[in-house]
Amino acid sequence: MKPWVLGLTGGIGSGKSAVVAEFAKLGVHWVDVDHVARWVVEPGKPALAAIAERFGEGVLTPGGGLDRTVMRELIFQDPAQRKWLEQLLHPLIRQEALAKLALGESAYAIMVSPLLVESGQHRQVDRVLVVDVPEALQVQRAVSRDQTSEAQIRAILSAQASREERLRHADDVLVNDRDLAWLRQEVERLHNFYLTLRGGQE
Ligand SMILES: CC(C)(COP(=O)(O)OP(=O)(O)OC[C@H]1O[C@@H](n2cnc3c(N)ncnc32)[C@H](O)[C@@H]1O)[C@@H](O)C(=O)NCCC(=O)NCCS
Ligand SMILES: Nc1ncnc2c1ncn2[C@@H]1O[C@H](COP(=O)(O)OP(=O)(O)OP(=O)(O)O)[C@@H](O)[C@H]1O
Repeated sequence: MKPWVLGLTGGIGSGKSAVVAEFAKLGVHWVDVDHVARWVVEPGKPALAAIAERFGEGVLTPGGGLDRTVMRELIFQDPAQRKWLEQLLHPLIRQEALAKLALGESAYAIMVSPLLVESGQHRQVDRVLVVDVPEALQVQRAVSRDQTSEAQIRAILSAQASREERLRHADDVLVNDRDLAWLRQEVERLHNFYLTLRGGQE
């Protein structure tokens, strides 16, 4: 049976992974499209061969995997290359993510996607939860998590929807500008609300 799906989105470093980890502790089935995006380019998969053909062997690690740092630099400084990669990967990612969502047995399932609004997938989920933080905090958290430059994070940010655009499509908003204890409390509140919406169905 098709699950009732909550789309969980937010820009880079907004806290989507931290939020979904709390939902997971409450027993909610979830799929993160960033994880699916890694599986579809594993060594031996056709998508990885297509990427190497277009960009050259320089995008592969000595072990034959995708060199994600090289790829990050390539695609966030060239919108045409990013579009090419998205057109290759997004249909594969969507198909895999839907298959994995269907495997859960909780009252609802969560699809974590940084590009839910950008890809139009907000129209295919039952409800949209946006994790929202002020941009300065988002950049600060992403820089310290990824040990990367602020310029690199800002390049990624500019490839994503603006905060306002994302919030326009939100049914619910979790403002993640406080500590992790606050985040946990907010997740519990939202979870109880979603259970009520689902009429207590397990
Ligand atoms: C460029 C890649 C190899 C960089 O890998 P890396 O391990 O450094 O980052 P990771 O995949 O964990 O992504 C980190 C964050 O970058 C942002 N991001 C990734 N891809 C995109 C994109 N196409 N557009 C805008 N932001 C993106 C998201 O906020 C994401 O959460 C990778 O992000 C990728 O394959 N992107 C293309 C696939 C895609 O669009 N994924 C986004 C979800 S469908
Ligand atoms: N409330 C919070 N207090 C302190 N640190 C936080 C909080 N929420 C998230 N963080 C930290 O901020 C960083 C970014 O959070 P997280 O990785 O969950 O973001 P994300 O939205 O999943 O990012 P991406 O789009 O890159 O996958 C992480 O190091 C995380 O531990």
